[in-house]
Amino acid sequence: MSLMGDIKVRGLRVRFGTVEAVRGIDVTAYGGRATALLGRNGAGKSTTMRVLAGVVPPTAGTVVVDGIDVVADPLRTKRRTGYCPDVGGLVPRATPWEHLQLAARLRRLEDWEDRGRDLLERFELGDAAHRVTGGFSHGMGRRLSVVLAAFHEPPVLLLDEPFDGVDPLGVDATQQVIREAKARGAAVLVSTHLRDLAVEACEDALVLRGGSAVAGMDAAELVGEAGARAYRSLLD
Ligand SMILES: Nc1ncnc2c1ncn2[C@@H]1O[C@H](COP(=O)(O)OP(=O)(O)OP(=O)(O)O)[C@@H](O)[C@H]1O
Repeated sequence: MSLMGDIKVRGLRVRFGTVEAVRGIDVTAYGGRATALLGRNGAGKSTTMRVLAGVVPPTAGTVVVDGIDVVADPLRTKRRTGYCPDVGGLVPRATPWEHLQLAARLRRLEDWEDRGRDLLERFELGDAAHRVTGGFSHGMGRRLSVVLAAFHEPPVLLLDEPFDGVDPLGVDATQQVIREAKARGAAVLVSTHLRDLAVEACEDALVLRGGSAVAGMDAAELVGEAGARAYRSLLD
């Protein structure tokens, strides 16, 4: 039985010109659980996330997100997902509040103001709600990107490097958003280099190397020193 938010990727390939960024990977993720995408720089994590978000088309393979084929219906995919991209995504001349207004209009949300205000407060962006994002620090931009991804409570939450350069309070707020998404049955995918935070957030883990999936495991297997050794052995 397929639950809300399930992700099913089979034989995904993505080629950019002569570069094969993703070389035939399978990903299965379930509603109510979080999966960590791990791997070194260039392993194919962000490309996989972009395909799931409906931003980059797959070269080959099937990609079904919350029951929707991303190739057949990228627009509906975008509606069902909340995506925090690894870079970019923010309009430098717009404020956080204007980003929320735009997101609410695009997604036809009603009565969103209290939730928007609450999320900004929790991510300590309340005081910056009416400042343009062009002047934001890297960590502030990351925090706002997580807010925007989670804002409409999507059945699939895709967070690409959400912890990168984020301070401990921002990390806690992000972990809380992940817990809430799981509690309402969403599937969460977290791409990160930070093994300890991945383990805290996720039940499942998938390690990519050179565009291929080299191992899938319980995230608990990556805990502590033994987990660090196991992880390193998969990277070489
Ligand atoms: N738009 C693009 N055009 C050309 N090559 C690309 C493009 N996007 C990604 N690549 C290449 O695809 C490969 C996988 O990149 P990707 O960004 O998916 O890796 P990643 O695992 O997210 O890495 P990082 O941890 O550094 O973010 C890399 O070799 C990268 O240079």
